[in-house]
Amino acid sequence: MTATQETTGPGTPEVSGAEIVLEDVVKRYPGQQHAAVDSLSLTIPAGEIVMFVGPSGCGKTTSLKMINRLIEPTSGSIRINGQDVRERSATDLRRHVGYVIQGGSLFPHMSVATNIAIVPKLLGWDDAKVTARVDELLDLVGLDPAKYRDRYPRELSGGQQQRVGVARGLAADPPVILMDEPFGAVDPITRQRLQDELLSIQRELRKTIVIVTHDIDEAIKLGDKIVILREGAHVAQYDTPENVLAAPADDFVSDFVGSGSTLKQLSLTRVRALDLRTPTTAKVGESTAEVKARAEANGDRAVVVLDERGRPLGWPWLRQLRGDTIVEPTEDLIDLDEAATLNDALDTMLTNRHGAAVVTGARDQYLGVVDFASVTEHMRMLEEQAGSAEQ
Ligand SMILES: Nc1ncnc2c1ncn2[C@@H]1O[C@H](COP(=O)(O)OP(=O)(O)OP(=O)(O)O)[C@@H](O)[C@H]1O
Repeated sequence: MTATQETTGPGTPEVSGAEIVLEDVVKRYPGQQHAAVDSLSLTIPAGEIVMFVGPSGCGKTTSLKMINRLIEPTSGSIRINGQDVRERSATDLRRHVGYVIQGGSLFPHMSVATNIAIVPKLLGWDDAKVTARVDELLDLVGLDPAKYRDRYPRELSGGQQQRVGVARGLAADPPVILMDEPFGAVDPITRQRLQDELLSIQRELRKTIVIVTHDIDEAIKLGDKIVILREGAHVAQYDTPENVLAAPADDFVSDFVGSGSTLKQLSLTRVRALDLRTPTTAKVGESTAEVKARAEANGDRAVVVLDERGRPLGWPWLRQLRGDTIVEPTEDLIDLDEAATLNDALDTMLTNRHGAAVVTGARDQYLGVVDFASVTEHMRMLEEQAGSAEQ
């Protein structure tokens, strides 16, 4: 049985990604004394997220762009699913490799739908198929198609533009997605949400995703594996986030990973690993009196309101429930994806009146609530484990 089959249980989607193999890849820019990328060899497994991190100028972007031939290597080979990228036509590469960059880099004079449809149109898909695909992707990245497909980039927030950028990268359903600092241009809360959404999308799609970032916390959070590069794209360490934190290969890596590694441990645990509380829920349109009675019987002072598709809309206190039936809450709910880290969970809880956060799974389905008590309990367990490991 292969590793891929082992992880493919019922309910786990098949890997749709492709393996990428870089072998002795060199890039020397004209006039450069040292090569920007000096003999990089690396295997990126199918269906995994691999993060490229390292100091500025170490060759991350150059390495990434050689995979889709935006930059031609000086020597060496790059193979996707066994086939050398130099043997592929430009159209073939576009179909197999999606590309997402900071800010989404949308064309300002094109609508959201036209931006997303660029590659499918180049590939000659018919109009009906393109339209269906655009709507499917908007839904996947959490934007209501009816509301957003005809908007222009300037009518979107930074986070929404980035979501459209991700949708565009996924448009032709490529097995490989390359992302260069994809979440660098947005505020921290939006960045956390976009990261969570990417993890949620990846649970469904299982692509091979290579991401360049300068942010080690982002690398720890998103990566199945992290490549830490030093100047000339020399690999300092290539391992899982757990191993990089627990056993940095050398001083360069430990300096790069930085202090506060106990706190970083909180980035290794996902919210889904905790026991979630399940407070009373209510559906829009239900009788307010019945919902209140149910909540009081459960000892709850607030209820999570869900829409008809089971997505959370708000978390009002009972005293805020007025009128005969439950209506859609007006306040924006900041929820957490189950793939969010405990670090993110703490951030979200600190800004929440309930001192807890609503957790969602695939396609924003409501799962329950995480609170301080469960995070503290988990931290206590980590400390106990660390203590017993030292004895
Ligand atoms: N077009 C170019 N011509 C000449 N030198 C270049 C070119 N592009 C990049 N370089 C040099 O190659 C080296 C690697 O650059 P690259 O952009 O790949 O690094 P990086 O790790 O992505 O950096 P950053 O994190 O700052 O974006 C740097 O020394 C850079 O100055």
